[in-house]
Amino acid sequence: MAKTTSVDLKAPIAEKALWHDYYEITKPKVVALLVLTALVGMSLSVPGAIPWQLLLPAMAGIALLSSAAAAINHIVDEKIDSIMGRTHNRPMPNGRISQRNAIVFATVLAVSGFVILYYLVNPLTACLTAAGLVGYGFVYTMYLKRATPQNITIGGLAGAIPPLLGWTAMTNEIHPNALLLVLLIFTWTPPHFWALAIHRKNDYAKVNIPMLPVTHGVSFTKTQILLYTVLLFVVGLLPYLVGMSNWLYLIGAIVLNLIFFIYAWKLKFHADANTAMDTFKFSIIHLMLLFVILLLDHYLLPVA
Ligand code: HEM
Ligand SMILES: CC(C)=CCC/C(C)=C/CC/C(C)=C/COP(=O)(O)OP(=O)(O)O
Repeated sequence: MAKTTSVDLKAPIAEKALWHDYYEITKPKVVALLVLTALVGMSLSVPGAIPWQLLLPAMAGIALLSSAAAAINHIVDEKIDSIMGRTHNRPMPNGRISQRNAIVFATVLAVSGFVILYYLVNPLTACLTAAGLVGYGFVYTMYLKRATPQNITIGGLAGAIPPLLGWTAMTNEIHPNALLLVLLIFTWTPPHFWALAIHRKNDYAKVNIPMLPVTHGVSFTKTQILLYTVLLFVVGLLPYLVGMSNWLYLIGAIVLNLIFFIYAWKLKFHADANTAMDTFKFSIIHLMLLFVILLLDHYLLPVA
């Protein structure tokens, strides 16, 4: 008798794709947060108001290339997405968007984003953003994700780069303060993702993706999450210590990073069934608030 799996039971529906399906493969909420971090990079790079002639094309170009990268991730991962519980209903595994249409869609987004940045912003920002797309869409998704449990530690660089993109969009130079903002997101990414990976460990094991909880166990991953929140606490002090931000940011960073640490502590030592997902959800609110506070601090309390 033929072996039946849950995947066989979920045959592709092959309905006509709606605009919402195309929207979904751009990972809109992730892109929204990425663009917010880019906006903060733009704001902190110049003392006064951001010139809208640069602001609008920079935001549009970064959003388009990030969306293209997300669509490439959906194209490359169609097979494993069809097997994992969290992702099996996505538009590609479900047959609502074909590989060909998704490739055309991603190409249109990527080319238009690159052209906007190249001609209306500057070539440096266009090339760095394209590097972000290659880093996430190809290096992380095609190679790192399948190759090493440190996949997201290294691949996280692509997702961390938007504040630098915002900064270079305004100034056309790579400033150390912009790299500090990149470091902030780079350090935040492992606890963000590993909390979800703990919750979805069986999904990743099923498709042979070597995520840390699968290869090194849940207990080890929880220790790593806790240690990264300590590292994040220290990195979070740097914008104040180098004189980039003021006391409002300092207080916000200390409070948010302390709460993140408490979530990680609970996850390590007193977890219940919801703690991993609660930590993951908090990580998103944490990063959003941290960057909003950076913005408020910059405009309300300009550093002398
Ligand atoms: C390599 C680095 C990263 C990995 C592996 C990662 C992984 C993930 C995963 C697996 C999800 C769940 C998606 C879903 O439920 O379909 C997620 C959600 C999310 N991530 Fe990340 N992430 C990374 C970096 C980032 C960065 C840099 C940001 C923003 C600055 C970000 C923002 C978000 C947001 C906003 C969500 C919620 C999306 C939603 O609810 O639709 N992530 N992340
Ligand atoms: C600046 C630029 C152009 C960069 C692109 C950055 C970008 C879109 C980062 C997204 C990071 C992310 C959600 C990774 C999850 O991928 P996954 O495959 O591990 O998760 P999944 O299983 O939910 O698809």
